[in-house]
Amino acid sequence: MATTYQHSPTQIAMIGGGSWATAIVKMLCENNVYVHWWMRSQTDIAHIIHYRHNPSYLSGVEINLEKVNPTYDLRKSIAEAEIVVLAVPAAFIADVLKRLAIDDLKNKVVVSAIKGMIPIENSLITKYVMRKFNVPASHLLAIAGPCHAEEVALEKQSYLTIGGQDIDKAQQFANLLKGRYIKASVVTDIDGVEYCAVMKNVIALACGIAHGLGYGDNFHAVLVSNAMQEIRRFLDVIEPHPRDLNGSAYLGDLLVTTYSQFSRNRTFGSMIGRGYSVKSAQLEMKMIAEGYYAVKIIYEINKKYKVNMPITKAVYHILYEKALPTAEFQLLKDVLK
Ligand SMILES: NC(=O)C1=CN([C@@H]2O[C@H](COP(=O)(O)OP(=O)(O)OC[C@H]3O[C@@H](n4cnc5c(N)ncnc54)[C@H](OP(=O)(O)O)[C@@H]3O)[C@@H](O)[C@H]2O)C=CC1
Ligand SMILES: O=C(CO)COP(=O)(O)O
Repeated sequence: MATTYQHSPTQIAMIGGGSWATAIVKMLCENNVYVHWWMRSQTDIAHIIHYRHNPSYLSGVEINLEKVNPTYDLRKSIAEAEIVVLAVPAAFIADVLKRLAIDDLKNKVVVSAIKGMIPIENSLITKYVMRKFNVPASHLLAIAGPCHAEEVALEKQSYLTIGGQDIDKAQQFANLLKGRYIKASVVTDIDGVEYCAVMKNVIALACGIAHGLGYGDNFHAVLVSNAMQEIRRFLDVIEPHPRDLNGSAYLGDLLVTTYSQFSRNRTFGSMIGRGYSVKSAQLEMKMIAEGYYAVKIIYEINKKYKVNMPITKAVYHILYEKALPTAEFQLLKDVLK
């Protein structure tokens, strides 16, 4: 039976056609929204319109075409929307946004679903949008929390956290995601949740490398607990804010990404630990492991702050300086407690 709503649907532009975009479209469509869904692949758009499934990502999810308009017209999708959700991997989002004029994002609420940073500029996504498009802080939100797209597709109970300085706007967006198997809460610490989401990907790479090298669960647990301290040290210097790092948007996301079979970053790291080159791991994976780009950015930012970050340093050396994983983990073993 079709659901009827008292109010007209919230118009949303979803920018990106990957797994996370597909999962968010699914969550949104279970509420009173209409999604203008931009993706770069015209073949995928045609497939969705014909078969109601994204052929490339989470192809089991049925797309409700009464509530979704798949489109290749980026500016039109945004023009029709009140809220714009960015879900293109960080390394490519600047290229997509380049096609927009400053006015295209005027008065829009912009939500980053991206767990990565803009390379070269070494910038958080929302900070980048603020700088390039003059979007005020009150109109910027970030989606955080331990939530793999694959489990959303399977409708497994999941939790999201929406970060935003304007807590009312964060709450309104959280309400659009909530549903039978989705709970969503809000925090004002938008920069903290964005940084933490970036850093946990680097740690998941480290855990994957350790797994690939043959280290076991005992080592993994020590690596993750040391990682939490590494994240805390970095955030306390770069983005001080009263925050509870034990919350699910911080520790929870670190745990799921380092342990889950679905984690791209852990999988990528595991291939590196097993001896794949970066190039061959990327080819094999097909999906994007944000931690690969993020580790370089965090490493570069930290040249200024000089926070003690042995895990990040080890991953950087392995991925960018061709250091041997065995040798780097030999050194790391001695500094972990
Ligand atoms: N997957 C998840 O469970 C979660 C992901 N995220 C975050 O969501 C963001 C998107 O990741 P996710 O959806 O998983 O990615 P996927 O690996 O599932 O999909 C990659 C997407 O990026 C596009 N893409 C690849 N190369 C380029 C390029 N050069 N220019 C423009 N677009 C490109 C792909 O398009 P095409 O198919 O045409 O190649 C595809 O739409 C990431 O920041 C990730 O960390 C956050 C939480 C959960
Ligand atoms: O952020 C995620 C889950 O919360 C997804 O992590 P991966 O990109 O490693 O799969």
